[in-house]
Amino acid sequence: MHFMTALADAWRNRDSLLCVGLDPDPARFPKHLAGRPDAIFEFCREIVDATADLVCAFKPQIAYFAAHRAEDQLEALISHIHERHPGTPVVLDAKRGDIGSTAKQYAVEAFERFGADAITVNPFMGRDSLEPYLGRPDKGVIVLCRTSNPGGSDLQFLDVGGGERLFERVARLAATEWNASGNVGLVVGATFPAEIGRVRELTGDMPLLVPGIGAQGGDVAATVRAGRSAAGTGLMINSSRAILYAGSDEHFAEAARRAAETTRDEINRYR
Ligand SMILES: O=C(O)c1cc(=O)[nH]c(=O)n1[C@@H]1O[C@H](COP(=O)(O)O)[C@@H](O)[C@H]1O
Repeated sequence: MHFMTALADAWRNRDSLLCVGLDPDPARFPKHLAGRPDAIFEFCREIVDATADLVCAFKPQIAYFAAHRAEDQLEALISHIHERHPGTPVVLDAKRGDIGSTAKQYAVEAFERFGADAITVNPFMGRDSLEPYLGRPDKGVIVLCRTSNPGGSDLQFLDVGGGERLFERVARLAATEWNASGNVGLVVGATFPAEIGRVRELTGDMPLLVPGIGAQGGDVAATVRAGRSAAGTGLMINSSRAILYAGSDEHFAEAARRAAETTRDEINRYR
């Protein structure tokens, strides 16, 4: 199914704008998983099974798997999500950006090897570096625009001419030239609600992936008010650590569910 269709269905059917980020850190796993060769898969599988009905998407971060030589566990996890929780889009957070020929390989990795429905990409190298992803109309291409980290302003706030800031240029290109297949979304951090509002103004109903609530302290109310689309959707609001590590014992998945439910409800209050 087309990523954008799956996402719209998930927003409606689950009544949720929450995206649970899968950033598995073995140092923070409950003790009973220690030493298991499949600990990363098992940890994430329990989180996924406990929260799937509460989310509009899952976002595994590839570094947390690759750092532990666990790409096979990432593959198994995404297969598990598709088999057991069909209709739940998976955004592979890889923030790729390279020349076209290399980007082609990254696209095969994300969409064929891992079976992701969407990928995060870095637009710094320009249009041709995005083509291999943009040319897959069934897949979502989620472009970094105004990131949640403090250093995001170093470049993203530069005036690129006529008072237009770099993140605004990215938003404008993403909503026009780059979006011929209607498969583009943008990343805008919850730590910058004013810029979420600006990006919403520039992009109509385009889906925005918004990380930065929870562990990074972003304001949920301000995020939703600034970023919701006319239909009261348009957002994948990501929380990773605040949900994954809500509990630290063998009941961690139940604790994660409670945290996800509370977060989903808080988001829904402001839609
Ligand atoms: O693309 C992202 O997902 C992303 C963009 C951004 O601007 N800021 C950001 O934190 N992220 C990712 O979102 C997740 C945030 O995790 P928590 O701070 O634990 O909720 C991490 O996987 C980050 O890599």
